[in-house]
Amino acid sequence: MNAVAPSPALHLQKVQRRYAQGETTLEILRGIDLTLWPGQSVALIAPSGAGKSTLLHLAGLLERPDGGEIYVGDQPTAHMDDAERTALRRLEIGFVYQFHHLLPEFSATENVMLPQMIRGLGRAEARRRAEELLAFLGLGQRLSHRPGMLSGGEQQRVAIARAVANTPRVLLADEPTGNLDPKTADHVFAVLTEIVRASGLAALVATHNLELARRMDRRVTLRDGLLVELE
Ligand SMILES: Nc1ncnc2c1ncn2[C@@H]1O[C@H](COP(=O)(O)OP(=O)(O)OP(=O)(O)O)[C@@H](O)[C@H]1O
Repeated sequence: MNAVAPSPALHLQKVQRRYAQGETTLEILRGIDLTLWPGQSVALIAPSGAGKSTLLHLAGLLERPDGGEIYVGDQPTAHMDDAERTALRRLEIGFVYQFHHLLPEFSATENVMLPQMIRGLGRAEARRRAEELLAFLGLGQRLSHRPGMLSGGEQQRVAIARAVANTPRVLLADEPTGNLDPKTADHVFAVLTEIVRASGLAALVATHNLELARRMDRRVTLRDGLLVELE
């Protein structure tokens, strides 16, 4: 009997993005090919303005490409309308940003419960899962703290818990440790890679931190609008 080949978690095929600027057109992405496999962490390292955020927005179905196709799991997305893209994003994609964007009036646990309840999970089950996840991330003693009562590193760990609360297939992170001191960045990063391995999701992380990038499974860059694998 043949084993079924696993699907990539995310597959970008010849993805293009351009922006009109006055008379001219800025060709930011000229045909990106990228495959992320489940359980794999990939660092995206490129100079400012190269198109890292653009690539993450496209991969997260927040923007539409001007050409090419984006598969989430084995689902092509180019033909989808906005409602279908939103539904797929909620189910399959988690985001972590440089600034945590947690809701200040809610506790750590509630911040992690919310996306699960939006998805339709009951309150008790959402709470149970949020507490379990926060404990896994070393925040078992901080469950009822509001973001303002947490350190920067703790806030970012809550943001990671929120991003993975719905067990997405793909985690997209834009400079997740860019706002943290080196030691805290190191810790948050370790937690991030641990959860990628433990949960089998695939992570694409834009970072300027080469030391942290070296600890990920792969490193890629953007060169002249194309994606290039680094050693
Ligand atoms: N909506 C837009 N309209 C016009 N140009 C845009 C738009 N969004 C991005 N750009 C341009 O596209 C290029 C890539 O932007 P992007 O934000 O993806 O870069 P980046 O690699 O994430 O940079 P940084 O590391 O500084 O965040 C930049 O030159 C930017 O000015």
